[in-house]
Amino acid sequence: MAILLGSIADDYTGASDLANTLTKNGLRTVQTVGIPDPSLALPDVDAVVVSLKIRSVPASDAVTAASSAERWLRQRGAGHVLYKICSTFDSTDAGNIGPVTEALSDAAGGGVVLVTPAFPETGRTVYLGHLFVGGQPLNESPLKDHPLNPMHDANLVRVLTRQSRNAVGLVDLTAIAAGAGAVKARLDALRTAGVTAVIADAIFERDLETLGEVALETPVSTGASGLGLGLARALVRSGRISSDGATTADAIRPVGGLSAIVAGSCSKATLHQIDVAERSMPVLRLDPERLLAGPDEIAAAISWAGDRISAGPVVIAASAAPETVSRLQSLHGREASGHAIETATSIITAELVERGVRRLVVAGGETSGAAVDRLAIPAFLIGPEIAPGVPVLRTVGNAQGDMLLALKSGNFGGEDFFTAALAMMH
Ligand SMILES: Nc1ncnc2c1ncn2[C@@H]1O[C@H](COP(=O)(O)OP(=O)(O)O)[C@@H](O)[C@H]1O
Ligand SMILES: O=C(O)[C@@H](O)C(=O)COP(=O)(O)O
Repeated sequence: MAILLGSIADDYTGASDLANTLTKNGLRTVQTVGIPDPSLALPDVDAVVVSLKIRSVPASDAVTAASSAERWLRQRGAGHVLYKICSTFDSTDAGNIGPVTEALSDAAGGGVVLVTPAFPETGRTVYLGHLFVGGQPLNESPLKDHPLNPMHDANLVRVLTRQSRNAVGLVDLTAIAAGAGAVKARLDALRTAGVTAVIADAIFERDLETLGEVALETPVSTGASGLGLGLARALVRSGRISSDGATTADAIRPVGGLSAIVAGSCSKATLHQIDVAERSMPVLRLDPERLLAGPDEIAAAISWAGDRISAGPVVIAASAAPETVSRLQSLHGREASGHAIETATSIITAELVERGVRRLVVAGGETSGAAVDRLAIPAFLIGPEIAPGVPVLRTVGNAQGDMLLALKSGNFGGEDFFTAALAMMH
C-alpha cells in the first residue's frame, strides 16, 4: 500500500475529524490506532491517519511516539506528513505542539513548518496569529476552562514560542490573500531570519487551499482539519489521486447489537448535549468523587446500564461543569483526576461492549482514546459525517466483531448530536 498523505493525530477524536475531512475532499482514508500490526489488512487508500494519544503526555513521550509514526508513514510512501492538532490549539507551555513539530521537521531535514489550527467550518479562524473560537478569542472561549489544557492566550505566535526551541514567525492574511507565491516568499524571508515554524492566518477555505498548496511542497505541516482540507484539495488538483474519489456508504452497513453513549468531555457543547439527551433516553451522571474513591461507582454504573440497555440507548456521563471539575482537581490534582476518570469511563465502555453494545458514541478526545485503547480496536473505516468534524466509524479487525462508533470531540456537534449519531448507526 503506497500512500500520498500521512497524518499523525495527537488524539483519536481529532484523527476521526481529520479522516472525515480528507474523505469529504476526495481522499480514500483509513484511521489506524497507533502503528498497526503488520498482520492487519488495511484497504488501499490515499491517506492514513495514525491516531496517537499524545496531546497531554510528557513532551518526550509525544516526540518518541510521533517520530515512530512518521517513520512508518514515510516507509509507506507518504511525501507529506500532517501533524493533526486540535483546532483550539490544546497544549501547555511544556508542549506538545512545539516539540513534536520540531522533531518531525528535523527528521525530514529541516525547513519552515506551516502551522494553523484554523477550521472555518467549525468557527475556528486565525487572524494576525490570534485564534478565534466562534466569535470569541481563544482565551475568552469555553477553552479557558478545559480540564487538561486550559487556554489563556489567543496569540498563537506567543503560545508556540513558549513551547519551541527555535523562533516562531507569522504569515499573515495579506500574504495568504496574495496567493501561494507570496506565501512562499514570506516563508523564504522567515527561514533566512532563523524561523523554523510559522503560524499561518486563515479565515476562509480559500486561505486553507492556498496554505495546502504551499504545504504540500514541504515535508511536514501542523494543523487541524482546515489544513487537511487544503492539503486534500491540493492533492486532488495535482492529479495525483488516481481513484474515483472516496466513498463512505459501505462503512455503515448495519452491525446490530445494543447502543450506548459514554461522555467524559466537560465542554460546554457536551454538557448541553447531555441535558438534551436526557429528554429522550436514560442518563446516568457519575459521581466523580466516588469514581476516584474506588470501583463501586463503576460497578453501580454497569448494573444501572444492565437494567435499561436492552430497551434502548443509555448515556453514562462523568462530565461536569467547570466549578465541579476545579473542586475535584484541587483535591486530587489535574492530571490524576483526568486520568482516573478516563480509566473509569473506559472500563464502563468495555463492560457495555461485553454486554452486547455494538453502536457506541464516546464524547471527549482523551475519553475516546482511553475507551478505544481498552477495546483494542486496531483501525477504522470512515463513514458519512454526522456533524462537522465527526464521522461514523466502522471498526477494522476488531476482536468483538464489527462495531460502529462516533468519537466526538468535546466541542463539536449540535444539541441533538447523540440522537443524530445513533440514527445513522444500525
Ligand atoms: N467530573 C469531572 N471532573 C474532572 N475531570 C473530568 C470530569 N469528567 C471528565 N473529566 C476529565 O476531563 C477530561 C476531558 O477531556 P476530553 O475527554 O479530551 O474532552 P474534550 O474533548 O472536551 O477535550 C478527561 O481527562 C476526563 O477524564
Ligand atoms: O480539531 C479539533 O477541534 C478536533 O479534531 C480535536 O482535536 C478535538 O479534540 P477534543 O476536543 O479533545 O476531542
